[in-house]
Amino acid sequence: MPLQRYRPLIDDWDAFAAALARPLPRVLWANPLRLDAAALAGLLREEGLAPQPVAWYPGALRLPAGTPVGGRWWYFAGLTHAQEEASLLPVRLLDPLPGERILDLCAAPGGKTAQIAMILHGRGTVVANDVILGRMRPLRANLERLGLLNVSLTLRDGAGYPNAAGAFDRILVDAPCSCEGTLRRHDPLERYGAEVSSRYARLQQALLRRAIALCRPGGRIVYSTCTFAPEENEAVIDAVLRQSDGVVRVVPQAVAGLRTAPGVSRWNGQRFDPQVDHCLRLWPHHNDTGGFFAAVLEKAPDAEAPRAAPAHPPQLAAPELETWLRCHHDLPPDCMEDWLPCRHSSRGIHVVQRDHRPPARPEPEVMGVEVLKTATRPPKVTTAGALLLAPQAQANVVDLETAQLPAYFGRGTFAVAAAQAHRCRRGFVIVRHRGFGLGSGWYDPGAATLQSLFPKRAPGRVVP
Ligand SMILES: C[S@@+](CC[C@H](N)C(=O)[O-])C[C@H]1O[C@@H](n2cnc3c(N)ncnc32)[C@H](O)[C@@H]1O
Repeated sequence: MPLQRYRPLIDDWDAFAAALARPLPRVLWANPLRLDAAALAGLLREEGLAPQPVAWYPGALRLPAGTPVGGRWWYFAGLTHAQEEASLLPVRLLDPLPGERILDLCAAPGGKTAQIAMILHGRGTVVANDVILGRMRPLRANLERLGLLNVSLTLRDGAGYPNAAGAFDRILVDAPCSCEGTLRRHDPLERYGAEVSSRYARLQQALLRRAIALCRPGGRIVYSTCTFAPEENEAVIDAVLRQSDGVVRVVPQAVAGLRTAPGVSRWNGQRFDPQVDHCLRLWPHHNDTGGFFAAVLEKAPDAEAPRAAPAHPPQLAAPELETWLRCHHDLPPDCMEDWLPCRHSSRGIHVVQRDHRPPARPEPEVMGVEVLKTATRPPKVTTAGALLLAPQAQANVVDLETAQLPAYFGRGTFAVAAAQAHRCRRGFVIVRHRGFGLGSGWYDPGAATLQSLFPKRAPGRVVP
């Protein structure tokens, strides 16, 4: 077993091996833009689940291993996001604050981006970058489902991320790694081992060096991996400390309610900089989680500042938004006042939060969330738009009963009672359940039916 090489690092090998053999508990966090953790816990209990609070992470709830969450209505409605407990740590350490400019350098599929954007309550500027286009789709789908309008996506090699992007207050480098810490979720071990780890280490160092260069003086960088290999963890921190000539230091951290172990100080005859003691390791048997490594670096306040970047002016006139969304769904006048239409493609209109300041370069691939499809006549509110607007819509909106959810998520056409359809004309409607948006549909008052327009490719789409 390739992990045997870590025996000297582990306090209780049998407990470690036993933890790896057990399935992993599920963890959900409540999306505060839609509800709080107590309300989410209530919904879960109604379904016979037994959520327990995660002591060290406010708003997170733990469920027994194997609990399915993907196909539940509350998941589609963006009330929650599922994230492995250990992987909550890096953003907890990043500690993003309102008004700061945050870069997530290796962001896809976006669990931590969503966590950052949600901690900022959907305001301000989060730039989420990844190098693989295909991994952008789940990242985007998560942001749309959760209604996060403070994120722009860029597609760049993080090791060459342009200076033109300007200085960031906090940067997360959740680096590509050999993923040994995710063994409780995934099986194969073939790609693990010292040689594989050494190959990752070169890229990891380059990503971390770039992050340090892009961080403002006095700013914070969190480097994290989900692997045990010291080559990808302490050795990367050690190398970067040596190269950075005092520009960064490792800041000690403690997280109340979470058992962490210090960084490894020697490995394979190499003795690391004493600051690596301040790194945090999560061993699976200590908290019944996956494995993780995180280091918090602070850039010296007197370090050279990166060039400031002009903010990208995303503003755009989009009268369709006003006339179609407000009139068609009879929305209150202030309901879109924090939104800025920022991109009008051939297909639709995107909105961002009014205070969002994405970089001019690299030009974002995606800004905010697409809310209105304008290629159809009449225009149609997107699923993400329906999720955002549903609580306030007073016209052309249909409230579903629990018994109708399987037909809706199964993309069927089904009968709806007159009392469920609020001021509905024939055509596109927003679909809700218990006041939360699920998506859109096509209402036919003559036949008293609703045709589901729930997306074929919604993440985790299964009939509840
Ligand atoms: C550990 S995953 C990130 C997980 C993500 N932070 C999350 O919470 O969902 C590492 C990511 O780094 C990306 N990556 C690999 N090489 C990269 C590079 N040179 N620049 C930027 N991203 C890179 C991968 O595509 C992958 O999505």
